[in-house]
Amino acid sequence: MMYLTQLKNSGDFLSISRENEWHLDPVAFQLKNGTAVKVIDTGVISFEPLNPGQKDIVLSSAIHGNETAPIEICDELIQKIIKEELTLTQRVLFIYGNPASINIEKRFVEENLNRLFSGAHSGAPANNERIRAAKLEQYVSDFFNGVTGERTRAHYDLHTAIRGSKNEKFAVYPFIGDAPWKKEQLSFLLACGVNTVLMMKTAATTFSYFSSNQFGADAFTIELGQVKPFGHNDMTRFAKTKETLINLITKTEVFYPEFELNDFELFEVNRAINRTNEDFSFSFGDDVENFTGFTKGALLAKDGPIEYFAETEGEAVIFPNADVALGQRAVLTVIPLKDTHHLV
Ligand SMILES: O=C(O)CCC(=O)N[C@@H](CCC(=O)O)C(=O)O
Ligand SMILES: [Zn+2]
Repeated sequence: MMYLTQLKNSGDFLSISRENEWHLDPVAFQLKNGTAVKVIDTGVISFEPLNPGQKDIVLSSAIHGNETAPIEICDELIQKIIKEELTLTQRVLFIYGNPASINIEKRFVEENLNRLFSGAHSGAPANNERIRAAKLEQYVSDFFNGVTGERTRAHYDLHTAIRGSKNEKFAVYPFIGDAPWKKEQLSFLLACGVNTVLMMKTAATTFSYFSSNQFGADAFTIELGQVKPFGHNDMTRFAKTKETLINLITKTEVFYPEFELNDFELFEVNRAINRTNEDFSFSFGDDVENFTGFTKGALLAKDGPIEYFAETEGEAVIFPNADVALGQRAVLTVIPLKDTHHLV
């Protein structure tokens, strides 16, 4: 295999993936410490220690190619695992979602990968991102199904946001129906430096929803800061996240401080506003940060002839983006979580 020596010597799976944008021939080998390494495709590599603990962990980044900080974190972890500077106790699948979009320093090439899961990739003419989404679904499925017995499944899909944010780090808890939200997962997020969580109320075509819904994984989209080009991230801001992820994959068990509701800011989605017209605009500028609240009745957005006004005092905007494709979510609005009893 052409790249195998390079991978074993440098551990630099990121560069190899970037050099092979949409396909890489699979290969498997073993580290001296017994960990089995499987390159599954470009951007997709799994590690299985000799006697794995009971967690199956998926760590994904570069679902959006310009969100570099999570890519740098995963690059460091992968290099350290291959160089045996870190010894795993758990099975881990790393995914760089869209290597071609990393190379062009854009969110995506043709289509937003994070709207193509749970089957949304089929139905329209195929493009590279649709094909990739279908393959990623298969790889995650193979990973979770590749082991039997009592397992705990997790998928942390790491992103950075386009805008600044009043709450720098936050997570999206995908819709899990009537199931309770898990305090232990929120405590893990807090250990990562994430104290703000949005509870979704409907199904989605995101990667984290896919793993949550199809495999019962504890899955989150985690926003670690603001989008920056490679070399411009202040990595000290990600130290807690990195340390917590390292503990997760190298320890048999991790204990987090006891859950305290007061440590968190929990929100629920009030609504999603979709762009349905070419002529779509917000009433506010690009410098308005995520979690900015509006007074009741204030104009939020205009979608052609439709005007959207804040429905409640303090209704706050998340991910406002007037450039999304027609039919897609242009902004989410959130309000403080009303019922916090649904936590176990
Ligand atoms: O800042 C933005 O506008 C987008 C940041 C981002 O990529 N967020 C994810 C959230 C996915 C989710 O809702 O779980 C996305 O939009 O795909
Ligand atoms: Zn993203």
